[in-house]
Formats: sequence, structure tokens, C-alpha cells
Amino acid sequence: MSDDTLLEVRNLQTQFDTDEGAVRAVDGISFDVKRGEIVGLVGESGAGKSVATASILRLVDSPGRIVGGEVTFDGKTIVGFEDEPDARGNPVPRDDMLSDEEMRTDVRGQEMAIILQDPMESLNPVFTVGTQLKEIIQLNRDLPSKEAKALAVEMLREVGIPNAEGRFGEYPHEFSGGMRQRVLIAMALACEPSLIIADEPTTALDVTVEGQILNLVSDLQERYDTSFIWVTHDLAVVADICDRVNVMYLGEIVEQAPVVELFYETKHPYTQALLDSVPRPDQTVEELVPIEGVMPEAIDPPSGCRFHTRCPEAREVCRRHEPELREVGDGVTPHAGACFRHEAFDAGYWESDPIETGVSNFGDQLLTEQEEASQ
Ligand SMILES: Nc1ncnc2c1ncn2[C@@H]1O[C@H](COP(=O)(O)OP(=O)(O)OP(=O)(O)O)[C@@H](O)[C@H]1O
Ligand code: NI
Repeated sequence: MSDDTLLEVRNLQTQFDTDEGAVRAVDGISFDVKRGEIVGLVGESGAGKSVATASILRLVDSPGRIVGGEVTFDGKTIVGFEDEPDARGNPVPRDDMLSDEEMRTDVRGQEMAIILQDPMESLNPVFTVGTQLKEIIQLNRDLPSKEAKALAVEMLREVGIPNAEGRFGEYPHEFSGGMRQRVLIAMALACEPSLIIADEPTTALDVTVEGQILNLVSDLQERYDTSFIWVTHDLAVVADICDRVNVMYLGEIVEQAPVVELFYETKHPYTQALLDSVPRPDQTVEELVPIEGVMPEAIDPPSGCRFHTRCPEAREVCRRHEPELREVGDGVTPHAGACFRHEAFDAGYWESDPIETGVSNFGDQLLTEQEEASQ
């Protein structure tokens, strides 16, 4: 693990054991978060974003369980298994894997904090906002009550709550949605974590308030040098604050790139479809194309490339073989994609017959090197 890497996720697999069978909600994802970086996790509802972050926090509840892979955080083993499973085929945790107790006392709320979509889930309605924030500060820093309170007020001010001193004594229900979300950000920062995991924290807010919160997070990120994993289904949010992005589809990462690369050198048809389905300043509304079809169920994913049933570029090879995430960029900027259209794959895509998916072609928006060369 290189020095500036804070979190390393390798081939992480999390499944839910249901009566109908195993739902492989997260099916072998790998990505890194460097220190001081905001990494996006984007994809449609059901892609596995929340299960992925819950796995990193070790907060997956039964019938869900982490069944494979490795997660290393600041030198600690969050997830790590022996090479051989036990007699019943279940993974065996390695000795260096943190216990549930260690996760609770040393990692969550200390080194990793979480911000969820609904602040009311994380705030206690019977205590004032100030009391809750002060308590977190005292848990994390050995400060006398008076100083902890002063710091709490200072933090409320820092996240942009007007009249912070006066509002210290108010209850969560007296705050608007946007203000509550600011309180949660203050609470997360009060732990002085090195990583904050934010799961769609601005989805319920209107766009103006969302924009204010995103600006705030960018500012605070710079000041505190905190790393973030930002979960969202919204590419506009990704464009706003992320440094690098992972695009998830049906439990897998299909594209991974720095944010500008993702938008301007798109390598995966699913990412392209996501981009075409959201308004952009350089497009008219008429040019918007919704993504066709619905994402298939994770319990019974399509064969081959999981996106092939909805992909306008799908060919026979995509139905038969599954492309893994590979380096497909220009060799300068790291850019990974899981699509046979790229030269890095030698799967015979171009000789393979197109398959009829009932989805129209994207046109010339997704030219590959080969296509460009043949034009
Ligand atoms: N308790 C559970 N039992 C069975 N399957 C589950 C359970 N929780 C989640 N799943 C499945 O895991 C998959 C991924 O869900 P997840 O909540 O991670 O999606 P998501 O990308 O966060 O979606 P959203 O944008 O709606 O939050 C889904 O197919 C979901 O049905
Ligand atoms: Ni989710």
C-alpha cells in the first residue's frame, strides 16, 4: 500500500442469503481512496453502492455477509480472509482482521465517520443539537465541558449555521433539512476522521441547498484534508465534488477514472448512458436520452457483461464472456473500463455479431480507438 493510499478495497464481495438464493449485491469490487481525496461511487438504485460502503464500515447485517476480498484502511485490516475456506465453504477471517469490538470502539466514529441521507436517523430527537455535538467532541478529545461547548459552537459556525450560539440549544426538529445535514457534517468532522463516507447525503434536499452543502464539503475537505467516499446516483454531484469516480452496475465497477476523464473520455456504454440521461450545460433538453430498460435483479444477473441486455453496443461476445475491469486509457492517466470494445481486450468484439437489445445506438459518442482509426 503506497503512502498516500488511505483505503484499499480489493475484490470485495458481499451477499445476502435469501430463500430464493444468494443475492450478490457487491460482487468483487476494487478501488482505492487516497489521502485527501473525494472518491465517487455512482450508479442506479440497486447497484450495490450502499452495501459496498456498509461493508467497508463492517455494518452489514444478517442475512448479509462479507464473503470475500480484502479491505485495508490506514494499515488496519477491516476485511481479510485466509486463503482456504472452512469445511463448510465459509470464509475464515484472518488473525489481523479487526474484531467487531475494535471496529466499534477504534474505527467507526473515530477514524471513519458516516453521513446518511436522512439526518434524523443519526440525530437523537430528545437532545439538543449542541449537546450531541459537544458529546462527540468530548468523546474524541480530552476537553473540559466549557471548552468542548465553545468548540461545538465554533463547528456549527464553520458548517454555516447562522446564529450558532443561539441554535446550540435547539432540538433537531427545529432545524430545516439542509441545516440538519450541516449539523451531521459538523458531527462527522468533530470526530476528526481520516475518512468520511457519505451515502446520498444531499439527495433529499432541493438543488440550491444541495449546491450549498457541496460547496461547504469542498471547502472543509481542503481545510481538514479529510478523504471522502461520496455515494450518489447523480453525475452532476459527482462533477461538482469528486476527484475520481467509480461507476457501479449490478454489484460491479464498470468504469473507474478521474472525474474529468470520465466525462470527456467515457469508456463504458453504461457510463455513457448515465451521462446521456442527465441534463448538461452543453446539451439541450431534447438531447436527453433516458437509459432504456431497468437494471436486472442482482439475484439473477445476465450472463457475460451484465450490462449487455441494455447496451446498444452489445455483441455476441458480450453475452458469452464477462469483461473484467482493465486499464483502457491513454497510458498517461489511469482509466479502467470493463468493456470488450477496447483494445486492451482481445475478445473478438469487432468480429462478433451485434445482438438485438431493442436499444438504439448512441451514435458516435463512444468511439473507440479502433473505430476512429477505421474512419
Ligand atoms: N437485506 C437485504 N436482503 C436482500 N437483498 C438486499 C438487502 N439489502 C440490499 N439488498 C440487495 O442488494 C443490492 C444492492 O443494494 P444497495 O442498497 O447497495 O443499492 P444502492 O446502489 O445503494 O441503491 P440506492 O441508490 O437505491 O440506495 C440490491 O439488489 C438489493 O436488493
Ligand atoms: Ni443506497
